Amino acid sequence: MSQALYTVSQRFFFDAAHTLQRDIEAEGSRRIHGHTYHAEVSVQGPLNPDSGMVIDLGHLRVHLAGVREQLDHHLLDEVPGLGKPTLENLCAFIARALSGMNPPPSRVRVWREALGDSCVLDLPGRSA
Ligand SMILES: Nc1nc2c(c(=O)[nH]1)N=C([C@H](O)[C@H](O)COP(=O)(O)OP(=O)(O)OP(=O)(O)O)CN2
Ligand SMILES: [Zn+2]
Repeated sequence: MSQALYTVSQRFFFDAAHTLQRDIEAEGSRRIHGHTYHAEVSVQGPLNPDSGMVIDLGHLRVHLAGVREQLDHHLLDEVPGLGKPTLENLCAFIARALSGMNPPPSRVRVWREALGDSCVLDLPGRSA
């Protein structure tokens, strides 16, 4: 019988500024402006029988605090390695920043509550 896989997740938020070159709603997007971003990182794996956990959420929180530090109150256009400050690139940036975790993230979601927009990055095969 296949092993049961669990998915645990933790959220954080950050406030950041950006500009974006777009071919629609272009005027406001190209001026420096800010958003509150929310992010959720999921980790999938079997239960460790000793701990009864996939990963201790306390460890995940420590990793997320490190990523938040790189984004919160920053101008996203200037964050090294982020690229264009879109929801997609934020998902990829967070996934890369956490790729050394054991187990690594299986899913990263970034959204802006106020605008109702979101992006999900699924990382297949990233379970323990
Ligand atoms: N595929 C994507 N499409 C769009 C993204 C994205 O990240 N991925 N991002 C945007 C804009 O950033 C987003 O719509 C917000 O627009 P923005 O000009 O930044 O702000 P608004 O004026 O629309 O919102 P307020 O916060 O109310 O000022 C678009 N598409
Ligand atoms: Zn914006």
